[in-house]
Amino acid sequence: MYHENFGIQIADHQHLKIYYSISKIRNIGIIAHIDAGKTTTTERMLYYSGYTRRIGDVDDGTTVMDYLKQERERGITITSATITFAWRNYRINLIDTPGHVDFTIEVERSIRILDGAVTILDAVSGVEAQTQTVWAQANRYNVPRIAYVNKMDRVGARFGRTIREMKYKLGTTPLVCQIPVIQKDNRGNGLFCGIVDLLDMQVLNWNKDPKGSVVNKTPLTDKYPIMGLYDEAIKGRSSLIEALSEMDDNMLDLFLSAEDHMKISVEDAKQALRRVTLNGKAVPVFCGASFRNIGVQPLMDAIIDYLPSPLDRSVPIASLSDDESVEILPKETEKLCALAFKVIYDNKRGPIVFVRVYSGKLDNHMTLYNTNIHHKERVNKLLQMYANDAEEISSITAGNIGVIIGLKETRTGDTLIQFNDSRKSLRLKNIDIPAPVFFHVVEAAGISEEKPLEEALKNILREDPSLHVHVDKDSGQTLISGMGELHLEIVKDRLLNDFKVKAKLGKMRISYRETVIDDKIDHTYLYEREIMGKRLKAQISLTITPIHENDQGSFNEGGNRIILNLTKKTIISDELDQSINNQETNELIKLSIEEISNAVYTGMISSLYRGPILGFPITRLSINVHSLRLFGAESTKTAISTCASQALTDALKDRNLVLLEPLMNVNIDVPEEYLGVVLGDLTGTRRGNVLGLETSGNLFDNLDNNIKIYIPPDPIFFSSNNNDKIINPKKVIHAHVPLSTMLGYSSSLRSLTGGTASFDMRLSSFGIMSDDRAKAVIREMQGGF
Ligand SMILES: Nc1nc2c(ncn2[C@@H]2O[C@H](COP(=O)(O)OP(=O)(O)OP(=O)(O)O)[C@@H](O)[C@H]2O)c(=O)[nH]1
Repeated sequence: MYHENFGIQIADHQHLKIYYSISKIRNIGIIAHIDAGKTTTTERMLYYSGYTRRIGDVDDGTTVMDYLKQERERGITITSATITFAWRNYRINLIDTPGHVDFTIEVERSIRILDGAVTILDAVSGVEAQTQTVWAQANRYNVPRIAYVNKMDRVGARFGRTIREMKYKLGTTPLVCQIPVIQKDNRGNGLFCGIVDLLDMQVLNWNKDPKGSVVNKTPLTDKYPIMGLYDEAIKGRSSLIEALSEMDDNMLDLFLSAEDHMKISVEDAKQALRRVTLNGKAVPVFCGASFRNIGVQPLMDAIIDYLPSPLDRSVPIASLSDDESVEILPKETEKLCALAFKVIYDNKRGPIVFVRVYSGKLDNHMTLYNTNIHHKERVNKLLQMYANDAEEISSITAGNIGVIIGLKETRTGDTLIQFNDSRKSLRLKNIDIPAPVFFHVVEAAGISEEKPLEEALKNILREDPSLHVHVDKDSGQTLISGMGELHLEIVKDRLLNDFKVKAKLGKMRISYRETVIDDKIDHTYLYEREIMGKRLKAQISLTITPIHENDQGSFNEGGNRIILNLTKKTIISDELDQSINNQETNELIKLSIEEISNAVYTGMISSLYRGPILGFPITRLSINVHSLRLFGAESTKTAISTCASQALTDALKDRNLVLLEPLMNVNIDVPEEYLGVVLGDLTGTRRGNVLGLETSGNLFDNLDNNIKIYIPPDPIFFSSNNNDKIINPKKVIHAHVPLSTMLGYSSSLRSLTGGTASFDMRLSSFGIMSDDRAKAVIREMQGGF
């Protein structure tokens, strides 16, 4: 079949139609620093597995994986496209994840549904700031990993140094399973030309076919023409077996009886390596140059050999209520439980919902129940996705990933069960989404465009829960807020070009926050109004206290804590004398406690969206509603909700209000010679507060003798062409910096350091602004949004 969009030929998927038992499934993600080579490596995997008949090229924009238009234009991966292919009779469901700092939530969303991951590192730049962030995310979800050191063909590639950095910067135990074969070319430069597999002691090269389809294997002996290679490989294998013996009792027994590292069989070594990888004790490391078609097939073998099947993972726990949970067993015979981990709006097919089925079997045309929004949904079609190509299937079984067409309301992150299942509140754990820090005003170009804009925004929100859309009730303006500059730029592009909505977007601005710093505010508010001949009345009493910056407790919307102490006792009906017993009082209140609480909560939230200073969201308030007075039929849900909203606004009037600004946790990897200039810039106009400085260059003296890891030497001649900035160890700066001074930082850092530094940033907290800063922001905002 010829793929019209990208000129990519798609092979038949017949081999994937076979039934794969759950132990033969690998749900795998590729996580890495931007530009490490995820897409290039994936394209090779698809080619070698027979899925494509041509290798896609990132630089030409012909890759299967980066199928969204923006991705192809920008050459970066922004959406986790999933793709299924077979290798050695195993089914690999591969999820591509973005590498840009603006998409960390997207990464996290994919990581939670993975069983294992391949971390791709760039052999020249080693472990960078972003790799550390993604690594920490994978740690949070206990995802077993293997590592692939790519770009071994580049000048300045350092396999050994990258292994060291894995140990010290990522805090892991890297186990070297391959060493690179490097030959001197006639100009004395190092040429990466193959790999030694330390398990079976074979030399692998890819010389027979320019596309690298054929892997040549020759046994490594002491006669091998590259001096020292055999001895180095013996050293590598021995160290690997020793390290495995330290971590795995089974291997220790084998080693003690064999008494020779070289006598341990490949199969025994593989099994031990699998065990230590699955329990997170170590990370097997491989190397290659995907762009030169070197090293990809052994990496695919490693995915099968060392990464877990759904059966090898700990069973996910879903909650039924605040204090009741159930185990979701990975069995087809169990009741259905699936997670919608991604929703994409497709112009032709409508919303497509990617699901991971954790237990049971999801059949075509099944009626489902979405337990997050309490909505009945119907499956119209089930698909297996091959990047942008899809095939209809009849069911998705436990452990597998697939796509549902026909769901009307389901959003990214929702749990789906079968409609007739009684566990209507069953929910798989959702991820924590940080507060949005940028926003745009969006306006339809005319009245006729309002509906399409609303529809498009609704679909974009279903795709991406880290976006917020809010209509400001005073100005009537629609505000879209998100996590980063690029994040919102992509949304804008999607709105205008994919959804073809005619809309105007205002300047991108920072989303500041507002709060009060008074110790305690006690307030009672009576709401009384006549609307269209109908009287509305309710009264609320609340206490507001500020939440301290270091408070680690749980929060509701926007970093606030809303405590509703509404019971039969605290809800007072004004129609009765309070001495009458509660049973009778409650009968006079026509609404249930739950309906009343919801109305109060909704009212509070709407008021928290817009602070009194500049209309920014209010944060860091603990609001305790301790009583509510109702007035019979006049106290409708609307009356209660409006009363709650106005009570809060009224309570904050004329108080000690302050503006807060987003403070970012920034990590910068910078070569020592640029340290001064980067620090000067950071602490000067950017108002950064440096928290610490690490010397990653001390790696060479720092080896901890307790854990013996093997670090292959980096050949000296391999760097003859190299410049110092690559060899010099880097420093890592940790700082707190206001977001407002970090706009466009990537390009400033690039020009300050000649492109040798990298950085990563995440929201740390919202900090109180100085009076001068606050005045400047107020002046800037006076022109309106
Ligand atoms: N020399 C060399 N270049 C490579 C290799 N692998 C990838 N590249 C190049 O590195 C650049 C980035 O590769 P990608 O595959 O787009 O990297 P990525 O990690 O998918 O990047 P994002 O999607 O932006 O996160 C491209 O220009 C590739 O051609 C390699 O093995 N050797």
